[in-house]
Amino acid sequence: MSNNTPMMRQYLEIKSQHPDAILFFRLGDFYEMFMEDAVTASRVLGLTLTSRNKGAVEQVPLCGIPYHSSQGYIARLIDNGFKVAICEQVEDPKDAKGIVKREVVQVVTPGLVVDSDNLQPKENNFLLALAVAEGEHFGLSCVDITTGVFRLTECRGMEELRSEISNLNPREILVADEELTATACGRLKPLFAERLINRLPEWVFEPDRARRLLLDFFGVANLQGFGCEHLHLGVRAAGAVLHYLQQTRQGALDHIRSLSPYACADYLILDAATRRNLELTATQGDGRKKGSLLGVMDRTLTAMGGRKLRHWINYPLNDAGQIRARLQAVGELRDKSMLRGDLRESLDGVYDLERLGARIAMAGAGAKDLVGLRTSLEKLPAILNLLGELEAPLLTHLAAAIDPLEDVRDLIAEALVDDPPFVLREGGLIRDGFNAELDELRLISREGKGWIARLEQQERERTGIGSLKVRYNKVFGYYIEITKTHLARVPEDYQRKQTLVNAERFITPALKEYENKVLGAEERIQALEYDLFQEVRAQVAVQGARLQATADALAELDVLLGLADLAHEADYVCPRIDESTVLHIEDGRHPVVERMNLGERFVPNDVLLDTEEHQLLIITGPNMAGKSTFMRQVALITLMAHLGSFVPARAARIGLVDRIFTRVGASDNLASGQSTFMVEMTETANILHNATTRSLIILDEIGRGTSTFDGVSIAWAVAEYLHDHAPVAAKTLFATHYHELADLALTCKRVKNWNVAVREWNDQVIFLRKIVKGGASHSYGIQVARLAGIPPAVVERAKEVLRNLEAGEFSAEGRPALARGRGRPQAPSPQLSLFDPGSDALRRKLEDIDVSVLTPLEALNVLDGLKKMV
Ligand SMILES: Nc1ncnc2c1ncn2[C@@H]1O[C@H](COP(=O)(O)OP(=O)(O)OP(=O)(O)O)[C@@H](O)[C@H]1O
Repeated sequence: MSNNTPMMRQYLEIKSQHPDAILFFRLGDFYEMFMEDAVTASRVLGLTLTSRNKGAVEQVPLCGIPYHSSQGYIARLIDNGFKVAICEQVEDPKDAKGIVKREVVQVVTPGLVVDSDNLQPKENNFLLALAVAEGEHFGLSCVDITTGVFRLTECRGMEELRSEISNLNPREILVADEELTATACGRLKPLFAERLINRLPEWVFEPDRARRLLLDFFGVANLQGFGCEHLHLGVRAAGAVLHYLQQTRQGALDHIRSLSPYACADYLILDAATRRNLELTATQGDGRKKGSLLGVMDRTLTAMGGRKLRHWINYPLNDAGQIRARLQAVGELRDKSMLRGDLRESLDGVYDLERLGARIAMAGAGAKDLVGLRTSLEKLPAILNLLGELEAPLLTHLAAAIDPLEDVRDLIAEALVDDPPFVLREGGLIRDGFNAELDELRLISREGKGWIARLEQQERERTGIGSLKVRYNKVFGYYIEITKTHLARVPEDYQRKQTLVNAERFITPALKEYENKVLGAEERIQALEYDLFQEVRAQVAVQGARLQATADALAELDVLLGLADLAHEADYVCPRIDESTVLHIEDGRHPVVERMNLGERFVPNDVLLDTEEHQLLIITGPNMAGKSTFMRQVALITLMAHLGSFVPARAARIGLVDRIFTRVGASDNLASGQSTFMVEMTETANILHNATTRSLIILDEIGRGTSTFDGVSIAWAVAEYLHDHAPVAAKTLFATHYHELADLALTCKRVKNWNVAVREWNDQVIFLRKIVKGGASHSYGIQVARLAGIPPAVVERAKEVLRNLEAGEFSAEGRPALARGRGRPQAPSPQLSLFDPGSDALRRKLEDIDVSVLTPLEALNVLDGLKKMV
């Protein structure tokens, strides 16, 4: 095929507008790709590359895929990071010269993760735009394509930005091209790992343009109504998001109805490392929900409730009033078990109204979706009745926000049958009685079918052929089939249409006349049903805002019910929230570990942290004793309280916390070119720079990633800094195997020592899991190594080395000198000397001295000589 054909000219024109997308060009039942698109597609999808030669000047590579299987191919391209622009025939297919016109109807990009079945956006399709200004000031705007939730915020500093990006977890980030190359943004690169970066021209982020675009889109005179007029950077980012969506979604944006600003400071801040370390929504090992805090807390019944709980965990509140309102609601629901059970029963089976609403607005919802909406809405009166019996202000507020949408429910009930087919164009969607024209057509169709059945009987009698049949196929429509043995009796007026091996097929003028009537009516029925369905869907779409508000309230109710259920079943207690800086947990438990049923009863522990006496707790104890579990449980209980949940404890007083920092375990970030120790130090630096009086810090074995002396020194200095850096005095839990750190309490008055108790019995350690006052003296690492299955020979040798080290500690250079002395560690052999050869000479000289015969002056001279030797 030449690149000078009308189609290629069309292709090149569209390609010039979408240079970074692979164009899927609709040709009848196929999508074709041309030129470099074909080359890429054939490489990624394993398709055969061809080129057609019709005497053309230049050959064009091309490859094609059938329309019916295209969605899987498109999804694969998207998964591989490509963008696809789908070009379909337009309504009025031919231009003046009779050439079929095509245009882009949809651009699918990796940010808009699509379902391979229907190319509809999948869950959590966050597309994020980032606007950058001087002084590490960032504007962020993100949209969830599936729900139409469009938000913006601003943040300062790399840490806040990192936290926000990890929290939103967008697949695609839009940035101005120039900003990406600027030096400040060089530091952003690790943040962008594994996400698709889409560079847009600078003008897309231009403030006036962005603002104007938003005003036009929402049809408002200013952005004050959304409360974001003053967020200039955020507005720039929001304008870029909207620009990009308009380019790629081709107008399917009706479900985006507002823009909501939020401030990072409105929430308890959790940075990316903390979210990962505390395994809030996924485990560190396999990234699954099971085994995470969300896994334990999620008792929601609806998909929208599940999403809301995830959001609450990622964005815990930091306003005491709002937290107490949630706790009060959870408390009432927990206490009223019967009512809670009834409410949960009513809520069970309610569809994901949030996404359904968005699909309806985008005209992507099918008849089954609308029927699902109707059955969900039918449950609302019962839910509202039950809510009427509750008193907590938040629950009353939710009841007021739930709109039963009776008009929508009745409209769908009147219009659609209870079990419509998936395929809209097949008909069978609309109820009898909904539309007079449809009823009439159905009558004709039904009568026609009856007539055809009667005709069969009539013709059998007329011809005397008992086996005569009236049949139908797509090629001939209705026909009469007669087996060969009866052909002699075929009447004159039968017209032969087809000869088969055993039979012949005929039509008659009367049959064809009726057929036209019946089939005409059926075609009309299908078209009319489709139109009527679209009308109903459009009428429901108009009520989208009411539907979204109801969905939001139901989701919140679902979360509160789930939290109440959990509180009841797992014996949680209502935390006391106040504005103090005290954290006091009595008999606290780790919400996840206590449920893991590891064959060991979970031992509860107390903790008291404040800014006066108990600011920094040094926690020592053997390996495997439970230090990390204890510290994590304090962080998790604090976080659970902030999101409005009851907590696993006997009692808890939680003074508001502004941030939770954690530095736990080893995590390489090789992708960003950082070693394990470097990551550890970077995270520690972040904590030291950003902690406030209200922060909670969890430090697990700081400094273990380097040599022992360096590690102890760093750990000591970090702890001292956190203590001395008044007036910050951030509450800190500091677990360590450096028992020397216990001495900090001698000079730092807000430092206290605790350890996780163990008992030694027959060379075995018994873990008591109880936090007790004071520092630990042993790490019992070797015993734990034996428990882990280290070969006995290695364990024995380790004990031997340990004994010698304990006797001599370190060489003058700080090395464990006994490492050289295998075999006879305790023999007084020169090989095992704790001193170096130079020191041996010193020792010999010392041994030679007879103190009893030396005068004081001689003694001084000898001393001087020894000093010189040193
Ligand atoms: N309070 C507890 N009650 C019951 N089991 C516990 C408790 N705390 C911890 N455990 C169990 O002990 C295991 C080890 O705990 P953890 O990892 O907290 O020890 P650690 O002291 O931090 O060890 P290391 O110093 O080796 O990192 C946990 O996986 C858990 O199964």
